[in-house]
Formats: sequence, C-alpha cells, structure tokens
Amino acid sequence: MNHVPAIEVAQLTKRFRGPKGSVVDAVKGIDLTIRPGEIVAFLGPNGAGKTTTIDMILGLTSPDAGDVRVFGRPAREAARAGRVAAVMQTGGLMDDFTVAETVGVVASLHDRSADIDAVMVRADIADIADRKVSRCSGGEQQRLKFALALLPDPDLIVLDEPTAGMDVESRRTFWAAMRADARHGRTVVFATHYLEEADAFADRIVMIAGGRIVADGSTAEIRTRASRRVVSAVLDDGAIPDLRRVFTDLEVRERRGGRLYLSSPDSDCLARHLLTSTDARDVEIAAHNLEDAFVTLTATA
Ligand SMILES: Nc1ncnc2c1ncn2[C@@H]1O[C@H](COP(=O)(O)OP(=O)(O)OP(=O)(O)O)[C@@H](O)[C@H]1O
Repeated sequence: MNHVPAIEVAQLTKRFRGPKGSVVDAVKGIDLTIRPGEIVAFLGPNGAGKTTTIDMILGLTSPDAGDVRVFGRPAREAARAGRVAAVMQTGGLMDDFTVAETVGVVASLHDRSADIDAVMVRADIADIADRKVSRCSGGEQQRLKFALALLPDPDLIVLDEPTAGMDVESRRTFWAAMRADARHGRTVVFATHYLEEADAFADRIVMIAGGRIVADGSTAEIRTRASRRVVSAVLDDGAIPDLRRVFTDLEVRERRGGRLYLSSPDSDCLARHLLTSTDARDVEIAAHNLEDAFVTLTATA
C-alpha cells in the first residue's frame, strides 16, 4: 500500500473567470507527487495558487484540466473515506460551545473516531477544554481545528495557512503540537507565507509562484539551487588569477574585513581547493537563508 503516493497531481490546471470576462490562470499545469509520511510546505506569495491547489487536492474545487489522486483515488472519494482532513483558514467553529463540547460533537459525527482525550492532548488543547470557543485566541482556535482534523485519524492532513494572524508564541505552540503529531507517520501538507515555518517544519518545500512550481526539494536543496553558497577565506588577491584558471565560473563577490568572498557552483570543491592548494586560512562556507532563495526563485518565475 505504501507504494501508492499520498498525493499525485498531473498537469493540474484551474482558471477563474472574473465579472467582466477577465480570466485568472490560478494554477497552470502543476505536476506533483507526495509520498506517504512526507511533510511538505507549499510556500509562495499572495495569489500564487496555493489555496486553489489545496482546494483541488481536497476535492472542494474541480480542476479545468489535469488529474488529482489521493491515496490512488479521486480526491472526493478519498475525503469521503475519511483518509483526508483539513485545517482551513476561516470558519467552522461554533462560538457558544466549549472546546471539549466541540470535539465531542464532531467526534460523534464520524463513523470511526480517534480517542478524544488523546487527540486533545496531541493538539495541545487539554488545558483549555472548558473554555468557550468565543473566548479562545486565534491560536487556540486553530489548535482546536487541528484537533477536529485529527478525529477521523486521517492519513493525510492538509493545512491552509494554519498560523495566519497568530503571534509568534501561538505559532510556536501550534507547530510544536503539529510536529509531535507528525512523528506518527501522517502525511502533512501545509501552505504558508512564512519562510521560517517551511524551513523549520517541512522535510520538503514546494515553491509556488504564478500558478507554477518554481522549485521543489528539501530545504537545503532549495537554498542551494536558488543561490550559490558563498565561500570566504583569509586570502590575498594575488591568488585570484590562479583560482579563475581552475574555476571558470568563479565569482569574486567582495573583500571585507580581511576576507575574500567567493562563489562557484560547487562550493565544496572550491573550499577543498582553497584549503589544499592555496594559502587560504579560516575557510568558511555560508548557506544563503531561505528568504534569499525565495526572492531569487520567485523573481525568475
Ligand atoms: N473564486 C475565485 N474567483 C476568481 N479568482 C480567484 C478565485 N480564487 C482564487 N482566485 C485567484 O486565483 C489566484 C490564485 O489564488 P490562490 O488563493 O490560490 O493563491 P494563494 O497562493 O493561496 O494566495 P494567498 O497566499 O493570498 O492565500 C489569485 O490571483 C486569486 O485572486
């Protein structure tokens, strides 16, 4: 069963028509395979097409072209079978219920429900069980929605910007609960604007811009692909001509504080050469942060 992808999307396309005949190509032929147990971030700016893609994966919107399979089945069928659950940005909670009542009512709607107490602990809402929903903060409400999503014990959980509008502390608590739960082998897909969330939580980042995937890989791969790493060392300018002969793509970026900053497509090879074949001292390799990668990749999309 594990050979069947959790999500398989082929040439997924969605066009919206505006009021005056205008058209928006929200998703322009996305291909994507997500394996069971992966934690994947959809990272992209506003209007990139993340929500539209998620809606099609959940079977809430039909694609204009292309195909979505969730655990080998059409999206809606997988959702009906209780294999998929979602935490969406807005709506869905009743103000006058307490947290525990909400969980109880929703659990009773499922044919098969996970242990309620265990779910409340996993979503980190056991301490606020008696609080009215209307008195819960945005972060607490999102954790409650996360608990509701855990109730059918789904194999895939999809979260659309689950921490939008939360402060730093609430975000941290939310992700701590998510991370603890993800260790149980569930597949998790989430959309975010926050680079640090994708970086800290996902195994894999799918960057979406302008309705297309502009990069797909592990966080480290994305960084490397987006921008070369910078190798710096204490080294005289006199060494540069020789380095240029060995590394035809060498870029001399700057000299600062006695250090020379260089880059080349293979930074490991450059660093090795500096250490073994030149007088360079204090060699360092610095990865660009994800913010740099994001700007570079979406600018060229
Ligand atoms: N129902 C709709 N009718 C018309 N246009 C739509 C509709 N839904 C989305 N769009 C447009 O499709 C594009 C993609 O929107 P989408 O919500 O998928 O992006 P997103 O990456 O989720 O953005 P955000 O991060 O702001 O939520 C946008 O230009 C948006 O305005």
